[in-house]
Amino acid sequence: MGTAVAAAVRGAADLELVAALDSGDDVARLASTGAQVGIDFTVPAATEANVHALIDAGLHAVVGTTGWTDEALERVREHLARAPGLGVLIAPNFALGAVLAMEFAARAARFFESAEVIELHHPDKVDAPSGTARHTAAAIAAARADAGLGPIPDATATGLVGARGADVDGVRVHSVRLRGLVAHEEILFGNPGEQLTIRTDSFDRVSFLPGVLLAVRRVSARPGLTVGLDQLLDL
Ligand SMILES: NC(=O)C1=CN([C@@H]2O[C@H](COP(=O)(O)OP(=O)(O)OC[C@H]3O[C@@H](n4cnc5c(N)ncnc54)[C@H](OP(=O)(O)O)[C@@H]3O)[C@@H](O)[C@H]2O)C=CC1
Ligand SMILES: O=C(O)C1=N[C@H](C(=O)O)C[C@H](O)C1
Repeated sequence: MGTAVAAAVRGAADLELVAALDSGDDVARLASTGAQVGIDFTVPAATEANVHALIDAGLHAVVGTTGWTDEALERVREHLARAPGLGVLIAPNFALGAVLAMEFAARAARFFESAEVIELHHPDKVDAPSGTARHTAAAIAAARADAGLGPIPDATATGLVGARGADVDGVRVHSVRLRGLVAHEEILFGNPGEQLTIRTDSFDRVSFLPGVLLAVRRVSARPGLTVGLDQLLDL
């Protein structure tokens, strides 16, 4: 993603790529480059430290790296409260189709008794489930709670560990890793006698780039922490 994003910034007439950092490079040196926005696509173990270093260097930040916990997001919020005017946008997915799928899933959730999420990715991905699937499942769970729905029915009492996937706020999430895939997600909703399937497919990493560039252009106008590209779209 770093290579693809750097090329997209270089190709945008209104943006300038002033630096490209790799692991081991010092984020603090960005303070003297004239950079206004830092973009982070790294690894879950590095992203939070990178964001704090970007804020300390006086830059806005756009982050696509996954693995963010509520506690880590809160630490960024607190840091930004001491850096007035700076904005950080963290999005689990910058592809329009994925953003819409998450939105549609959150809207559909209250109408269905059952919901499960299946995410499918390339086998080089280091985290599971995907950030997008976590975000999707959490939004489904929140919508169900708001609507007063109880637990999702599941009579499973015996079997192999892992067979029912991960539990994200009571919603089961299944991760597939398959050579040839890029990034895909299916959200299944069930009621007696019917099913709704919402599916999004990123066949190529170009799908993420317009969303990243949109965030780079808008982040300085949104001081504080913004989570999700949907916050920039008129959904
Ligand atoms: N939000 C979105 O739309 C999208 C999010 N992602 C997420 O973005 C992240 C990156 O994905 P992807 O590019 O496929 O992963 P890759 O594994 O291909 O790339 C990660 C890169 O980060 C580098 N890196 C590791 N630590 C640091 C550090 N401290 N500072 C700078 N660079 C570092 C690695 O370098 P080295 O190899 O030298 O360690 C590597 O080049 C993942 O979390 C992924 O889930 C991906 C696609 C879209
Ligand atoms: O690692 C990836 O490739 C992707 N990561 C993000 C995620 O974990 O949700 C976004 C997209 O699915 C691609």
